[in-house]
Formats: sequence, C-alpha cells, structure tokens
Amino acid sequence: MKGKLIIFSAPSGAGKTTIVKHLLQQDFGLEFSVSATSRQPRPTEVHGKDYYFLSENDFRKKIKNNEFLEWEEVYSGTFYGTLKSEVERIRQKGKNVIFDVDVVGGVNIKKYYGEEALAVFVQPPSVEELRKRLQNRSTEPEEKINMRVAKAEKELTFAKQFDMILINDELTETLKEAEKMITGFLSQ
Ligand SMILES: Nc1ncnc2c1ncn2[C@@H]1O[C@H](COP(=O)(O)OP(=O)(O)OP(=O)(O)O)[C@@H](O)[C@H]1O
Ligand SMILES: Nc1nc2c(ncn2[C@@H]2O[C@H](COP(=O)(O)O)[C@@H](O)[C@H]2O)c(=O)[nH]1
Repeated sequence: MKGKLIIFSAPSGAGKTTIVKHLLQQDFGLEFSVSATSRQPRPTEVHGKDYYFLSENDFRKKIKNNEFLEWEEVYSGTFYGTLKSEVERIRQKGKNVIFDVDVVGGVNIKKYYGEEALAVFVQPPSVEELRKRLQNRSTEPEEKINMRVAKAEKELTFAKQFDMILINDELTETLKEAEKMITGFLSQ
C-alpha cells in the first residue's frame, strides 16, 4: 500500500522544522522527504538527513533531467527542490511521507497529489515574532533575515490555499494540535 503525504509549509522561521521533527518521533509511520538544496550546510546539518547538499551545477543538471517533483529558487541564487526518487523511495516502503517545504512548493505538491495529501500552513503569531525567532536561531546574518521576513509578508497570504492552518504560538499546544491533525488525516 502506498503511503499518504503530509506537507508542512510556512514562511521561514514560523517553526515548521521544529514541528516536523517532533512528529517524526511519534508513532505515525512517517518518513521525512529529504529535499535537495544548493545552499551550504549549517554546522549541525548532515547530507542525506537534513538535505541533499548539491552544487548549483548538479542541481541544474537534475532540473534538466526532470528529476524534481517541484523545485524553486527560494532566495535569489539558492535552489531547493523535492526529488521524485525521494518520494518514491519512501512510499515503496509503505511509509507516510512528510514534507518541510516553502509555501509555493507546498501548494504545488498538494495540487499534484490532491486528496492523498494533507497540506498544513504553519502561521506565526506575528511577523515581529517571526523575526525574533530567526534572530534567536542565529543561522542567518541580519541581511538574510531581512530577506526572509520580507518574503514572509507575501507568503502569509497563501494560507487559504492550504487544507489546514496551524498557528504556532505556544509550542507545546502547537505540537498537540499538530498530532491531532495527523491522527485525523491518517484515520480517514
Ligand atoms: N512556538 C515557538 N515559540 C518560540 N520559538 C519557536 C517556536 N517554534 C519554533 N521556535 C524556534 O524558532 C526558530 C525557527 O523555527 P524552525 O527552524 O522550526 O522554523 P522553520 O519554519 O523551519 O524555518 P526555515 O524555513 O528557515 O527552516 C527555531 O529557533 C525554533 O527553535
Ligand atoms: N519549494 C521547496 N522549498 C523547500 C524545499 N526544502 C526546503 N524548502 C524551503 O526553503 C526555505 C529555506 O530553508 P532553509 O533550510 O534554508 O532555512 C524554507 O522555507 C524551506 O521550507 C523543497 O524541497 N522545495
């Protein structure tokens, strides 16, 4: 039996990776769809676990060979994408696939899979809080944080294209709510 698909999308810093990591530790039979990216790994990130880190040249070759389900130049010069082989690999094991992608990627994956997929939009309590979270995460310099926050303002308007909106204010409550959403979807 092929697994179901669960998409978590949000502006950068809203908390989707935190939520997805929590869900992966629960007993939902989920496996993470490892995306490909042309950006440099952060100090704690591992190739094949957090991302497939590719050179821009190799990324472009895969685009040409039609190897991506979806891909985007998310921040100018930085490519991100979901490999078709990754989704197939997970579904062939009969596991459910969980995605952590930006909002346009999320909308595209949902369009492709329709009812087989649940698309969740993670919404920060405010843009100011989003900025604070990015600053506290300390993974990007201020100039890149500014780019992410500017993009977030537009991305927030995509929320209504998703099946569900999850407001990530108090984290413990958010995680409980996310678990409820997944339980409901997997029991359909
Ligand atoms: N409810 C919350 N309250 C306060 N801080 C939070 C909350 N949820 C997540 N965070 C923190 O906010 C930061 C951003 O979270 P996270 O990395 O999960 O966001 P993201 O949406 O995956 O961002 P990106 O798209 O850039 O990867 C992290 O430092 C995380 O620990
Ligand atoms: N469209 C896609 N977006 C993706 C994919 N994998 C990750 N992302 C999104 O990119 C930004 C930045 O991520 P970061 O790790 O550099 O902070 C974030 O919104 C990710 O969700 C993908 O395969 N496709």
